Amino acid sequence: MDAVVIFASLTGNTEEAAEIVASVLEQEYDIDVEIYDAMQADAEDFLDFDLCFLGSYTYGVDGILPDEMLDFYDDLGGLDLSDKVFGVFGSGDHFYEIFCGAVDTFEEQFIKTGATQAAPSVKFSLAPDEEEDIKQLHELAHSAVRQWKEMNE
Ligand SMILES: Cc1cc2nc3c(=O)[nH]c(=O)nc-3n(C[C@H](O)[C@H](O)[C@H](O)COP(=O)(O)O)c2cc1C
Repeated sequence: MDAVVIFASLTGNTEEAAEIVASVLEQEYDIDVEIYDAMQADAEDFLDFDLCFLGSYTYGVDGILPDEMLDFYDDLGGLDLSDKVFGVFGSGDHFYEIFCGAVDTFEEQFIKTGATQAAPSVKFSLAPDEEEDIKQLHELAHSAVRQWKEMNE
């Protein structure tokens, strides 16, 4: 089993969460994990891995996707990831009307690919430093491994 964690992060909060997810997979399951910045990655990269994680912050007047993620989002929708497990997470800020809209938007797009959702998507405010944030990110990683094993045993 292998995994990729692709993240979009402007100020480092979502990147921190990407590292938490990756470290659980590496340390607790000895899984090979690649971590890519979305600016240097393509949605097609998901085709090469069993477990596909995407982290994105939310930005902009409509509270949805950061501009630099629009092409990535479109490309993701055209993929068949039916033999994969996915998990989505991202940082936002309760100050804004739509909290972590990018997380919901990417979750919907992943569902269209036919991939199996590991666990509910994880939204957190600013840095993932609350106990609950860390717990949910760990659970996302654990559930992805469980789901993949169930699908492949
Ligand atoms: C101009 C601007 C617009 C933002 N819009 C939203 C928003 O609509 N919804 C939300 O939850 N967070 C919004 N945020 C907050 C960011 O998502 C938040 O700061 C997040 O922690 C950034 O994550 P990063 O450190 O991974 O880049 C906005 C931030 C800025 C500066």
